[in-house]
Amino acid sequence: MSREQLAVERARRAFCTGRSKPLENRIRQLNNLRRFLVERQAEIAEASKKDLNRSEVGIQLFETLGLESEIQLVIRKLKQWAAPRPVEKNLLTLSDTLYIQPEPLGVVLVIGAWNYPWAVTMFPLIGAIAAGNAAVVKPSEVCVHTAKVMEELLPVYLDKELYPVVTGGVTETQELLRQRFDHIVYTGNSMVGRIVMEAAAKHLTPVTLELGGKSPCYIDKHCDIPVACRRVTWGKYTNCGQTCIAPDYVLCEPSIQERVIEEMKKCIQEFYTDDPKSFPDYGRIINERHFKRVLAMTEDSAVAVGGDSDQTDCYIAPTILRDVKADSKVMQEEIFGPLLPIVPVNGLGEAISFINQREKPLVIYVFSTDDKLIKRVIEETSSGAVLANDCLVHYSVSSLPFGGVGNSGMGCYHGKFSFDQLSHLRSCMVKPLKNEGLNNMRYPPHTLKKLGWARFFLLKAPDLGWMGRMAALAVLVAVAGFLLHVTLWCYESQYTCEEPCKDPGHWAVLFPNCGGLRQSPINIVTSKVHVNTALHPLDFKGHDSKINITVENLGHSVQFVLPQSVRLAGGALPGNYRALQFHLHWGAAGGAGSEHTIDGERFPMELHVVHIKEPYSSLAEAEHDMAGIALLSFLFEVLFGGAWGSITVIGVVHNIAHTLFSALKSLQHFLFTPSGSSAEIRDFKLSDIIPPAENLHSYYRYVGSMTTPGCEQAVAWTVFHKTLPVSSKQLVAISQQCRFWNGKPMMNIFRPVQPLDGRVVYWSRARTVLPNMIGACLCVLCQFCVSAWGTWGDTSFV
Ligand SMILES: NC(=O)c1ccc[n+]([C@@H]2O[C@H](COP(=O)([O-])OP(=O)(O)OC[C@H]3O[C@@H](n4cnc5c(N)ncnc54)[C@H](O)[C@@H]3O)[C@@H](O)[C@H]2O)c1
Ligand SMILES: CCCCCCCCCC=O
Repeated sequence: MSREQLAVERARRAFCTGRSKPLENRIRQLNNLRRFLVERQAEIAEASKKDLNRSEVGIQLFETLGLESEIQLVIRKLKQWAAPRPVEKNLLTLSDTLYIQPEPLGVVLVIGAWNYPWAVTMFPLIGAIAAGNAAVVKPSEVCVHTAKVMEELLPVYLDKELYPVVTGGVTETQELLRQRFDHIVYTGNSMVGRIVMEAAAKHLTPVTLELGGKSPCYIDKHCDIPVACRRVTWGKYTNCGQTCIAPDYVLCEPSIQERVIEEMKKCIQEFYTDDPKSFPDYGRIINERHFKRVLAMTEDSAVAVGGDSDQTDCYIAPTILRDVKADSKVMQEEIFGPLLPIVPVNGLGEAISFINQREKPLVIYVFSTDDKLIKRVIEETSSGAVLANDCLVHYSVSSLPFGGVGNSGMGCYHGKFSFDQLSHLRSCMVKPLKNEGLNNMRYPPHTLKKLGWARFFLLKAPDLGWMGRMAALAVLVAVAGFLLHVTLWCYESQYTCEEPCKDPGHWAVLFPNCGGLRQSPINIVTSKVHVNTALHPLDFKGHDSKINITVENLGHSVQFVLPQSVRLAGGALPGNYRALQFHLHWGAAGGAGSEHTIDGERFPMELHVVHIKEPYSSLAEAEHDMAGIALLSFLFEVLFGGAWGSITVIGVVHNIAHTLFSALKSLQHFLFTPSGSSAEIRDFKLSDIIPPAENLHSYYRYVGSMTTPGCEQAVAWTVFHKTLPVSSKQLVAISQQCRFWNGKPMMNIFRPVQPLDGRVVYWSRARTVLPNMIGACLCVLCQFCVSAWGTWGDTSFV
């Protein structure tokens, strides 16, 4: 087994232990890498001096500082990046859980180039560690001393099995490329890029190729030419022009060429003195082969500045070439050396077509004070990046993806882009097993009607612009509600042959809970109730406060949405509850319409106040707790001649808000109809319709379910003995004024009573106080559990 094979196998085995995955482990390794960069600065600098003639300050400025800052950023953001990412839902996925879960890919191979040996290997390594991968690092053999520091010292700081360094040249790299990786990040020239991609294809391994090419720089005549030239000079001659994103050549109008040359000449003197050769911050060509290659490029062009060279020292002076032709040698390949050709063009149009006739560059530079001109360059060209009015610095912006396009590379990295590039962004969709009816449109037989619905769901919503989507959201939610709850389930009174739907006898087909053994409503047989002295009066909170409530017509019922401030406790309920909404059930034309019946008697109307246990924030959450929902039920009785205003009942004055009634009037239509779909009642007090708790000590308690689909069996029911008054006139009006989703009068909106199935109904009549509240809860709930749930001790279930 070769050394390379061994390193990869070890890394794979280490990855399979799972130790690269915990976030704290990733952060520990990243901190160690940061420590390495700081503590081993001397060794890093010494190697860079030997390999690249770079000063200690230079190596920090251009490489290690950026790495430290990248590590800092990753450590700060990792938890956020690695967390599940919720995604947008549409009407079809409203009730699903949708998110993206980034997961590690496996073992990553990082192949580095020599010109910025630390940056091009460590940036991808940071990304690989952050994403939870193992990584094999292969530094460039050209920087022999740097590669040695990496090989010897990195294992002192990092997990050496997860992140081995493999040194060597072409042979070793090719042996590595024969191994199976889960991602390869290669930095170097395009020719080798093709070799890497070919090798990766054998294992279907994805690649990130960070290549090079000729990055053009357009200098507009309407710009601050001295500043532009200063920045271009810095970008070009840094690292002796051996920078992947160095401005390769300048395009400008002939009228400013001489000025540009003069300004750049001044900058060269300012940066590197009259004698760059002996100036410590001016670099050398990496080797003799490249020295000869670069020098040969000057042969058929006119030297305007510089031009000196010394083969023994691989020195080529900062050089500017004037009036360079498109077919000259220097314009045939990436220069990667200190030559700056100036190619005269007649304006921006010509510059753009010059750029577009060539391979897509890693970056396009443009210098101008004209924003429109800059925008035109961005719009009419393509490149890995565009940087206006500066050079190189976009590399250090971690919020921008760094990478090429076409011949300059594929994929990108830096900051979160590295994390994403080296993660698998896994789609996660968790659907509930309920709401099966919504799927009907995709099941055979395939009918035109089903196609119509599919068309609506898939095509109509995406047609809307952002604003339109927001404005239509309420309508869309209602449509979803309509499809989920109306077309799929309905009351008997809604069923027609034209609009078939599942009536209460068939709810269980779509909503299995509805066929469960603890369903509501029930008939309460008063002679069979068990008196339970632990059932103390409830404790209402916020019932006296003025609140604003929204009334909504949901198409099969009308609901009044309550604010969080309305709360409920006591009454032997196992916790504190907050109100969600209240709604009414009624009959037809003043006839009977309550859901619960007492000794077989159906009442004209029933009010349900729905509460969920704290800290749940929705019914969906609460339904998994066996007592997650508390429902208060008030039965109505017709008081002949009484107005729905102030009525005296058993000594208590109830101001049964006529505002409630007016709201219902204004709410004739289902939400789907834009007008009249919802209304607000301001300054409403629940105590206007519900008597104070101390007058409600007589009630029935049993465990049951919601009375509409999905019939969640998580309800502690409290059915009050005391009735509320309603006038017969109002009863008639209410069923005529509120409309089902299909426009028909909303009547008989109650579910038939359900079998008791062995459950016990308790009555609070006798009020002997138990020693404490816990005792009370235990007493009542234990009886519930023994008789019905059999799961005492659970706090939630699925
Ligand atoms: N886009 C970027 O981020 C970026 C950064 C730095 C350099 N570059 C580009 O890289 C180029 C300079 O680098 P280079 O290519 O001279 O670096 P290089 O010679 O160091 O080669 C890069 C890597 O490829 C390996 N390699 C070389 N020949 C190989 C072969 N035949 N088979 C397999 N592996 C092989 C080397 O071992 C090395 O690790 C320039 O074009 C420059 O623009 C791009
Ligand atoms: C502050 C500017 C930093 C520039 C570093 C450039 C590194 C480029 C890597 C490719 O060669």
